[in-house]
Amino acid sequence: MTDIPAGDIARVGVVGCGQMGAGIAEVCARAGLDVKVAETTGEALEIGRTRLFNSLTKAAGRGKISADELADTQARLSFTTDLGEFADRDLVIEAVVESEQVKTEIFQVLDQVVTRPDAVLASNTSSIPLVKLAVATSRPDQVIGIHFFNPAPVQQLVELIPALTTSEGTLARAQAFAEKVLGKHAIRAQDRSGFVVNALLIPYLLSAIRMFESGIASREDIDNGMELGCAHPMGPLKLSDLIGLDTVASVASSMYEEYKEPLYAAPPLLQRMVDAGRLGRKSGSGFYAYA
Ligand SMILES: CC(=O)CC(=O)SCCNC(=O)CCNC(=O)[C@H](O)C(C)(C)COP(=O)(O)OP(=O)(O)OC[C@H]1O[C@@H](n2cnc3c(N)ncnc32)[C@H](O)[C@@H]1OP(=O)(O)O
Ligand SMILES: NC(=O)C1=CN([C@@H]2O[C@H](COP(=O)(O)OP(=O)(O)OC[C@H]3O[C@@H](n4cnc5c(N)ncnc54)[C@H](OP(=O)(O)O)[C@@H]3O)[C@@H](O)[C@H]2O)C=CC1
Repeated sequence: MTDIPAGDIARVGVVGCGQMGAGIAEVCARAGLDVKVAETTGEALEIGRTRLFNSLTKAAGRGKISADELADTQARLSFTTDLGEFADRDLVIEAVVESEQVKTEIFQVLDQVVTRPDAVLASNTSSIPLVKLAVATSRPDQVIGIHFFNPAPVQQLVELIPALTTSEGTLARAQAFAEKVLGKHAIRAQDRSGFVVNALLIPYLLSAIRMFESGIASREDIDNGMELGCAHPMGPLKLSDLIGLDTVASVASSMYEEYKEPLYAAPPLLQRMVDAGRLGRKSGSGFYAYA
């Protein structure tokens, strides 16, 4: 693959400032990039900005960045509710809710507003086929999956997912961005729902939920089993709560739609918890309660 200098991406836009959007914006700003973050409403923007700035302040408190770096990083971040302000972005990373319809609409808007002819339009989707987002734009060769892991400032991995339409040049620029600019480890996957990591992880999380639902073991014993028996940093029910049960359910649904394999079918308990608003850490309760 051609070695394209990473320096050609200086201005980044992030759509959505939930847990992943905020984390991705933090990683990009800490890497020295000019980052603009968009949310749908002023209220959501304020919540997202607070989440991001709290994380940066925590990083400074733990000595990961100096006081000067904290101030510089904050100064590189700007916030808007108007995607029209993304006109000059070299790269936009979409990180909104895991819904094909919502993401498609956002890609259609980005296609209209981003004026740089060589801009890369990326999605952080966990499971939605990239080609569907690519063909919603007039530049399907410039659309790619750049998939970060939660928490984005901590996890080293990024998956790169070119759609059938994505050009080699776009893939090369995304790879240079992930590795050289952000210092992440990039792996590549074909555009199949779940890519590499979620194709392996989601059936495991769903199995744990089925095991809990069937009463084979308590939630603590399931989680302790994998933490203490296999040295996982978190057991599967805690991890599902971290990801967000709505996201786990949506990812499972995309994967089931793609493969029609029972191992991707969401257990009834998962959907009931989502319907009840028990989404995990972000809503204050899931398999566990959070203060
Ligand atoms: C669904 C998808 O599409 C794909 C996915 O992302 S799947 C989910 C992938 N993620 C995982 O599997 C997470 C597994 N869990 C872990 O890695 C760890 O439990 C964890 C990093 C979340 C927390 O680690 P921990 O040791 O229990 O807690 P803690 O001591 O507070 O944190 C460890 C470090 O991470 C940092 N950290 C934790 N959460 C953080 C966050 N949200 N943002 C930034 N930094 C964070 C802490 O500051 C700490 O850093 P130092 O050691 O340098 O001080
Ligand atoms: N959670 C995880 O562990 C990981 C998630 N991902 C992927 O990242 C993406 C975001 O997930 P995550 O950050 O966890 O989710 P969150 O629920 O934390 O955030 C979702 C974001 O989407 C926005 N949003 C919701 N509905 C709409 C809409 N109709 N139009 C525009 N924006 C909307 C929300 O804004 P508002 O607050 O205004 O509703 C919020 O900013 C998903 O595609 C997910 O699959 C990828 C890797 C890991």
